[in-house]
Amino acid sequence: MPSWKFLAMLALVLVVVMVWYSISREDKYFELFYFPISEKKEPCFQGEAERQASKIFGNRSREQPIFLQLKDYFWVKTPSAYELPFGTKGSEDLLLRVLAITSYAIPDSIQSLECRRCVVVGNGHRLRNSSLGNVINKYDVVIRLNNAPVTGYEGDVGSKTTIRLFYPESAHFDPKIENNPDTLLVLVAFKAMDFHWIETILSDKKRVRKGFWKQPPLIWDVNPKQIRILNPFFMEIAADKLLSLPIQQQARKVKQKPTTGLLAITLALHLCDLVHIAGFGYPDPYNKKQTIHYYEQITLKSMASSGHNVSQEALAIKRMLEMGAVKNLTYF
Ligand SMILES: CC(=O)N[C@H]1[C@H]([C@H](O)[C@H](O)CO)O[C@](OP(=O)(O)OC[C@H]2O[C@@H](n3ccc(N)nc3=O)[C@H](O)[C@@H]2O)(C(=O)O)C[C@@H]1O
Ligand SMILES: CC(=O)N[C@@H]1[C@@H](O)[C@H](O[C@@H]2O[C@H](CO)[C@H](O)[C@H](O)[C@H]2O)[C@@H](CO)O[C@H]1O
Repeated sequence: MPSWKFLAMLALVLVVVMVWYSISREDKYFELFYFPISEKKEPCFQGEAERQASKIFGNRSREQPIFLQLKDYFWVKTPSAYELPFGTKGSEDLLLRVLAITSYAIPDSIQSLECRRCVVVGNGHRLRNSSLGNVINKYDVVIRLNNAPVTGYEGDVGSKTTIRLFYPESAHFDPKIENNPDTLLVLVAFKAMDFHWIETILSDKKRVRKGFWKQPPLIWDVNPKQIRILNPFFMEIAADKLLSLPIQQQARKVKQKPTTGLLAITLALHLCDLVHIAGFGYPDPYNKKQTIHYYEQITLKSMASSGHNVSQEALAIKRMLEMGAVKNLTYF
């Protein structure tokens, strides 16, 4: 047999094997970062998320309250190593005034659950036309972010909101729209002014307009019982353990910080027993026209001065998906 024929056969076999291998690899890759929705409820194991969280964040987080409590700033002055957004150093007096008029309790509806199934809904464009609404509504705890809407998008993102993380500049002007009557509105404080803002709103004191990068609401019709203050410890560990950001040097001028979504995943791993995510993932940086949200037409350019490293965050999320700490309802 002429050797060229043999070589051609060999090459063909090789190509077939290579194509098959790459397809099967891709499948595996896809399976890992995309989690097809099943009709059955995912089995929930008590303490599972906490076990996973301790592998990533260490055991120090076990003693930390999810929300800040008055007793830790009134009777004792809990010391903090860092300033906002990673700690409360220097903002204690303002914080004390806010804690005196808000609550820190985890609601009975969450507390009484045998196993807490949570989903963190990111604001990403991947939710558009996902038809995940019914799936999202079935979780015990649905965590949403900033001013992301549900009205008009129920089919893709659901309508249940158990917890919403926000800061003054990201607060929806009407907190009654896009939330449920019992939604917990959880303030993520980045600067002392954020505490001052919520205090003036809740106590109807004179509003301060300066000190924000975008005008926050001046009138905000909300029940103080729904407000919680997120423990900045979660921002610290998200920055340190997920992104390896230098927290100490950052004090005063914060350059790099986790996105609110990454913070919410960190929180969920401490609050829940099972954590799923949806709507996470930014376009590639060269994809300048791709819109980033499921609800508005803006691109990555809008985030230029945000102080987020989205490629580093993608690696952190991939790591959590690979180790099985979280599962993804959309692709990644
Ligand atoms: C201009 C600007 O500052 N944009 C920031 C906006 C803005 O302040 C609010 O939307 C309020 O209008 O907020 C941010 O984020 P944003 O509100 O866009 O999105 C919430 C979280 O969803 C995840 N996300 C979003 C889009 C996308 N394509 N992929 C994603 O994974 C991210 O984890 C993100 O945190 C924020 O708070 O983190 C981060 C953005 O940088
Ligand atoms: C020093 C200062 O105010 N910087 C502002 C950033 O905090 C802000 O980023 C935004 O800050 C928020 C906290 O206030 C969140 O971290 C959000 O994810 C992030 O995008 C950008 C937005 O375009 O504007 C700068 O002037």
